[in-house]
Amino acid sequence: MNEAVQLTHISHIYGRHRVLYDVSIAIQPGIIFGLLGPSGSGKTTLIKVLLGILKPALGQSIVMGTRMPSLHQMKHIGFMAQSDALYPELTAQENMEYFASISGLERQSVKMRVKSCLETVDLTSSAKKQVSSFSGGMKRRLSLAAALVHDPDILILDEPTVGIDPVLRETIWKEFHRLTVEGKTIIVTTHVMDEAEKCDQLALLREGEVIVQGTVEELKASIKADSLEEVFLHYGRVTS
Ligand SMILES: Nc1ncnc2c1ncn2[C@@H]1O[C@H](COP(=O)(O)OP(=O)(O)OP(=O)(O)O)[C@@H](O)[C@H]1O
Repeated sequence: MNEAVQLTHISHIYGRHRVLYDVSIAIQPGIIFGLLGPSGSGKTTLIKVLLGILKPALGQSIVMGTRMPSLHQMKHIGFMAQSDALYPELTAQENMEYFASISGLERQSVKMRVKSCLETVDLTSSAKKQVSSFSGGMKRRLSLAAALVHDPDILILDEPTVGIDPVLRETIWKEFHRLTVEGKTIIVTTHVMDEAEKCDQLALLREGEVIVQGTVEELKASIKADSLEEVFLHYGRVTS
């Protein structure tokens, strides 16, 4: 078994509300895996279980052979949550240096990694500005740079490009593809169809269940659809 991530029979409830039901997903290394699903379908909850932040009622999450939660394994994971966890009183550069230091990155690599990740998200010219003066999109980009700074093997991104303009979004996706060529694994949640199209593999969640998994082409072929949007609408409607 050399999956980057293996989620096995995950179920979870909040109070009486069933949020995840018997979710099993295996993610191979070196691909972009998309978790697609309408709002409230359980994507963020599944990410939290994957990371070991949330203990599921049933099932387990194994990341690179280690059962989560594992502090050691977290060093090899970059995580960008839906809400930005930045220090507004610090500059972008200071935020990056802080995240680099807590991620265990070697001191001599910090400067180079901070510079390169700020370049990736087009924030070099704002590196010395206080984050409190940033727009929503700039904060999102900085959060992405912070998730990348320690050069993680697995990158988990919860709606990474919300609030980011189409041109920069394209650049960021190119960077994701470059990272997979290096052997990194990227897991993104999205409900943006043109982003889902760029994923190597997808799982479609609805009301906490995986409805269908496969490549974009496999998903389209499953219902003879021309577009992923049709697939999304079809499976969103179907009740089993
Ligand atoms: N801490 C919590 N306590 C109770 N219910 C919760 C909690 N967190 C999430 N939920 C509920 O669990 C369900 C799944 O939420 P989750 O955030 O995982 O969905 P999502 O697919 O990520 O949605 P979105 O695309 O809007 O971010 C929702 O009905 C949500 O209201």
